Amino acid sequence: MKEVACSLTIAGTDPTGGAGIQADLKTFQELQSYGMSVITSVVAQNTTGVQDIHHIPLAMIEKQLDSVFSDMPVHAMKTGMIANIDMMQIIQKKVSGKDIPFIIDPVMVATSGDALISDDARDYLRDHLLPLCTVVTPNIPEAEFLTGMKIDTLDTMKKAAEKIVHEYGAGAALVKGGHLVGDAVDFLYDGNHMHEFTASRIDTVNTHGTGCTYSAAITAYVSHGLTLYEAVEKGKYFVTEAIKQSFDLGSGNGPTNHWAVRLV
Ligand SMILES: Nc1ncnc2c1ncn2[C@@H]1O[C@H](COP(=O)(O)OP(=O)(O)O)[C@@H](O)[C@H]1O
Ligand SMILES: Cc1ncc(COP(=O)(O)OP(=O)(O)O)c(N)n1
Repeated sequence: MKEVACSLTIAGTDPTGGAGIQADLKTFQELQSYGMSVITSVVAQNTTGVQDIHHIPLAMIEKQLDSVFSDMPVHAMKTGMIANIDMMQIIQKKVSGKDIPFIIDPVMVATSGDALISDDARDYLRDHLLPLCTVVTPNIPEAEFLTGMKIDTLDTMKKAAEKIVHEYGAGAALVKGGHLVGDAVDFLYDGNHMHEFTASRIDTVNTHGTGCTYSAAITAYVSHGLTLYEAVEKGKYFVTEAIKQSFDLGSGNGPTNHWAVRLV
């Protein structure tokens, strides 16, 4: 029997395939990790914004989680859009105590500016889910919310990463600099060491789903047994190439290209 690495995403959808569950599954597939998904919300969205959101009933989210965990191996898991506290509590209950690397992409707002989770859910995520995770991957606005800090320099990014680990109990924090100007610099702080990952900024509007793709790539690499540092290093390369070779699809922020890199 063939051994296979398995990754799970718990997130919302994007019918245009650029972000959310669809981006996660494409990334898992490209990185040869068997992809599984639990859907939290069905989102009508495209490259221009969010048109509507339908939340999956709580009992159905719980049943999907049970379907996966009762039957399938999960070598790494990630969350994306979790719209409200009730959903977070179910996920918290189901992932607590599991010895599975857990990547949180603390999705709050889409590139278009549309809110994807409620205000009180943002607090709940910080206070109750962060202590469970192996790593959390905020962009600048998400890191600003989590820490209450103004983040506009590389130095404040590093301070935010330290605060997320030491004050909120995340296993590690990857603060992403896509929303700053200049090079695309991310910092990974694991409680002891600060690591920097830098790529040249690509001049494109096609950045829809970059955070989903990056966190899914990290999840897939971790499912293969790579260390967090190795997974972030390779994930950064994967997302950079996916942006570099992105598609001019739609009339807004186009999607990244998940075929851009094929390596494990
Ligand atoms: N224009 C760009 N050129 C190169 N890398 C980018 C660009 N925009 C974002 N990135 C990188 O893509 C990843 C996703 O970051 P970011 O855009 O900050 O997150 P999110 O998609 O969650 O808002 C990070 O590694 C970031 O540095
Ligand atoms: C269902 C869903 N989840 C997450 C996002 C946001 O994705 P992200 O990768 O942060 O990309 P941007 O939309 O910020 O470019 C989403 N839009 N939909």
